[in-house]
Amino acid sequence: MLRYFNPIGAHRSGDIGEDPRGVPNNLLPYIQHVAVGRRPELNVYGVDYPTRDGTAIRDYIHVVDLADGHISALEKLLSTPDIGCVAYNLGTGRGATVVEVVKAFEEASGKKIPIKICPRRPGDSTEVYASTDKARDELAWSARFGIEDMCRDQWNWARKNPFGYSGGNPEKK
Ligand SMILES: O=c1ccn([C@@H]2O[C@H](COP(=O)(O)OP(=O)(O)O[C@H]3O[C@H](CO)[C@@H](O)[C@H](O)[C@H]3O)[C@@H](O)[C@H]2O)c(=O)[nH]1
Repeated sequence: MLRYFNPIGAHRSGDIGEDPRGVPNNLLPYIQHVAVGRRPELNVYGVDYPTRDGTAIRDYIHVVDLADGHISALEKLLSTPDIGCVAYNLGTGRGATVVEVVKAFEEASGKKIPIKICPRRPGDSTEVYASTDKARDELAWSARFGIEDMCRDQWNWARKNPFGYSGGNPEKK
């Protein structure tokens, strides 16, 4: 069983990435839409969390690291008879705040991401990050990429495909 933390980023080529339908729910797809001009600003849900800058913390992991984690898990599965069901965390073990992610994306893209401060989103946790020891020790897998790499690759995908796989603007009638 693989527990995903917050997968973001895109393939290095910029040809494979996330393309949610409608209004994105997740942070990075939303930032991406703002960066390419599809939405005017990012709603930041909560600036009163007990964290270093008041915004919530998540463990963002590069989607390519996540894919590599699957390969390591399959190797483990195939080489371990009767392994049964074992849970592994696929995360980096490091958390970033919403503000830190916005800044990293602005650096990577050279675009300003206007923000609007909003109340907390119901159900959101203050801080979520992985314990990574078990995956490192038993799968010989650890995440390699940092938040800068994730934002660089996500921006490369976004600037090459501002309207995702459709090519055109799906919101334009
Ligand atoms: O437009 C946005 C979107 C997100 N956030 C914040 O950014 C952080 C990350 O949000 P998101 O990308 O939605 O990830 P999670 O909050 O970790 O939510 C994931 O994990 C939840 C369970 O923990 C699931 O319920 C969700 O479906 C899944 O997306 C959170 O603090 C959000 O409040 C914003 O400020 N603005």
